[in-house]
Amino acid sequence: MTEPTAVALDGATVAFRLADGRVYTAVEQANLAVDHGEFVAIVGPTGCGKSTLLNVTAGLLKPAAGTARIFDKPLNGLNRDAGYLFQADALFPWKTAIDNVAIGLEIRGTPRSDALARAERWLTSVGLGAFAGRYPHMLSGGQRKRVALAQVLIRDPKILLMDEPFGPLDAQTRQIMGNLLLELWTADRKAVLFVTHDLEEAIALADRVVIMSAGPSARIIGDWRITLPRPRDIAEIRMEKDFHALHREIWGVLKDEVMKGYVQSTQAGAA
Ligand SMILES: Nc1ncnc2c1ncn2[C@@H]1O[C@H](COP(=O)(O)OP(=O)(O)OP(=O)(O)O)[C@@H](O)[C@H]1O
Repeated sequence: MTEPTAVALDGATVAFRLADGRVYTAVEQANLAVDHGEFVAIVGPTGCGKSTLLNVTAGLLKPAAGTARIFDKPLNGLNRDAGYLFQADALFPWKTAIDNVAIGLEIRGTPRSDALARAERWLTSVGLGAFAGRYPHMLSGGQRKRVALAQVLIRDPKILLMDEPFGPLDAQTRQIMGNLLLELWTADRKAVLFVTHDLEEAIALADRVVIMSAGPSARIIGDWRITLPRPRDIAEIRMEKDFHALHREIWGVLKDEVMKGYVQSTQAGAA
């Protein structure tokens, strides 16, 4: 039996009512499917609606038109199958690394001793076994990201929604985090929807790269299958000829939208 599609957006249109009463259509008629175990990256110009699409998938926003289905069921309210990793840290500053990871289970009612034992294993998986007792302010940006990743993965979501998760990190740490993510994903394939403005990162990580046009009324204007072999090292794969060919082809479509998005984001009256 084939697995149902993890995420299916069908004609999803998302509009916001602005303070002055106008309606701003951010995303129009988006069709997007993510299969079970598939890694899909969304790339698009600034402000085009990437986070908006992710928020629809998370159940945080309801489309004005169209549908969102998760494993073949209409999404009503929060998407309980999904774990969400944002650009900003979502760690509790007053909790240690291990407590920050364990909390994901404790709020579901897992006894504290079990939650702590599993949190310890997850901290080890993300390379932070020796840092369990540190508070977030005692960790580097990259280490905090690792804790945040463990905090999400310990709940074993079937879908991972990632919104520029490595955005604030330096280039080397981003690559290390990308490889860690691929390693964890390979061990237990979840459906991943990964938002980034970085086309290279998208190609290096994903099975498919989806391109959005500039807003308003942003649309999905391209969908590329990335057939680069796995396992991948995301620093080394960027040196491959096939990587460059894909990059050139996708960038050919993306670059005009990036310029339009930039102009749009600087105009008065834009949302
Ligand atoms: N709650 C809201 N009310 C009004 N407009 C909004 C709201 N949320 C988002 N928008 C607008 O919708 C558009 C899409 O925003 P979104 O955050 O999804 O873009 P993005 O592609 O993720 O941007 P970035 O790459 O800069 O993070 C933007 O023009 C934004 O200003």
